[in-house]
Amino acid sequence: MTDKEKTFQVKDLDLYYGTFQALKKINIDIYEKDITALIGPSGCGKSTFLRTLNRMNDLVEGCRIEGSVLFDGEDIYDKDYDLINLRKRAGMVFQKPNPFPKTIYENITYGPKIHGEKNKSKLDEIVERTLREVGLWEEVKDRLGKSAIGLSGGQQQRLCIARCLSVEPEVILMDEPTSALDPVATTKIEALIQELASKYSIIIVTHNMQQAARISNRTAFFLTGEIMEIDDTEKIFTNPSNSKTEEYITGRFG
Ligand SMILES: Nc1ncnc2c1ncn2[C@@H]1O[C@H](COP(=O)(O)OP(=O)(O)OP(=O)(O)O)[C@@H](O)[C@H]1O
Repeated sequence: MTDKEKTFQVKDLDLYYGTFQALKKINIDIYEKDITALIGPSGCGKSTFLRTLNRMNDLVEGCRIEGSVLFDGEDIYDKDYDLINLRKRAGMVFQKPNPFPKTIYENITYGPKIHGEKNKSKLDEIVERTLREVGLWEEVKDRLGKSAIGLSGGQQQRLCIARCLSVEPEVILMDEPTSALDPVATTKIEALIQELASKYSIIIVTHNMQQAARISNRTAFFLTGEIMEIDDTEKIFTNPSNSKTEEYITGRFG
């Protein structure tokens, strides 16, 4: 059990792409400053679920949901909910590092500028703070005016995390953030994720069960659009309650 605050409370969430139901009666609470891993075989709805938490699915034509997603107690699917603020509070990091084809400095200041920050010394501060937070400052402080595309894959992903942090989110949604990276870059990002969990709630989709076991403290196992089991990560990987979870984590399918 945990005495942490609930960041998200998802209740009876169904999601349809046209007539296809991709999520079925999802019920899950996500706690502040936890690292929650979403695992399960390909196509079971992990990314779809992640995207419901900052309404990225709104961009998909024919996508509709039923049920509710409460963020800090407020339903984000309410028609009056402030979407721009939602995307600021719940930032996203994708599978493939996707820096803008702009300078390192501009990548980080893009979000704060959109949210109205114009003061150059404030922007400088944000750049240094976030690059330090992701452990990239020493590596790039002399080339802030150079293109972000010149960075290595692992550096690009850390830059994308810094870009996400630049608008001071509360939650970071990560969709397989290391799957395009080599083992060394992966290790660095995993360590970074664990550090970030002291300040942010993190929800991470991963295909890599060792990764889920290494870095998360709660794990949800998805199968064909349903959550089969959610529990402390240690319990899921040592003594799962559901036989399907056991079959999956022992590699019998997926
Ligand atoms: N935009 C879309 N339109 C229609 N169907 C979609 C769309 N996006 C996903 N789906 C379908 O919804 C189901 C869940 O997909 P989703 O990408 O969420 O699964 P996943 O568990 O994240 O898979 P993977 O691990 O392979 O990334 C799949 O059957 C997929 O084909």
